[in-house]
Amino acid sequence: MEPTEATLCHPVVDGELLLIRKRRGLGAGKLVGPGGKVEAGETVREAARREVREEVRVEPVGVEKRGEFDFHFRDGTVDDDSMHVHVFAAGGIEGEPETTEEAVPEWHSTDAVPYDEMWIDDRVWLPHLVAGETFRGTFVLSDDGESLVRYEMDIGVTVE
Ligand SMILES: COc1nc(N)nc2c1ncn2[C@H]1C[C@H](O)[C@@H](COP(=O)(O)OP(=O)(O)OP(=O)(O)O)O1
Repeated sequence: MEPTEATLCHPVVDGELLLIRKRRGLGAGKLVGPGGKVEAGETVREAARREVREEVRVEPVGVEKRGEFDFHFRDGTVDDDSMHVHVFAAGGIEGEPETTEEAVPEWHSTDAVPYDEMWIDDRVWLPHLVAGETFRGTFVLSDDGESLVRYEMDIGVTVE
């Protein structure tokens, strides 16, 4: 089965990272980057921008693709829960983030990112996004998503 195509789009503005407290769906309760599944007929870049608009009602600007990840649960084989995630950074936003039924926006300093409230893989790769780097990799998490079973990641790759 093909993995689900999804996006993450992290606005980083003046040393502050715009995160969301997810209120529903995969990762509900966690602090995550805005993002979600790619819909039929849209590009991954369109999907990334749409998800930011839908989740916190702002328009991301200066959107740059930074990489791609495969996220797997269980044993690392492609399964129903696998996602292929296209990761973007945004250098700014237009508008003021608002709470929606999907998410509550939170700004956090890039020097004090609360990784213990996030997906366990974020502490591995998000520092590279903040540093302006590109990456590609695979993360395998335990069934409950709380432990990192293994990962591989290349930094400084060419992204489309
Ligand atoms: C397992 O590791 C993960 N780590 C990180 N950092 N992010 C992840 C991981 N697994 C999934 N994600 C992200 C990728 C997407 O941004 C979302 C998918 O969330 P969801 O399934 O809720 O997507 P939506 O399109 O918003 O869902 P609905 O509109 O159907 O509610 O999670």
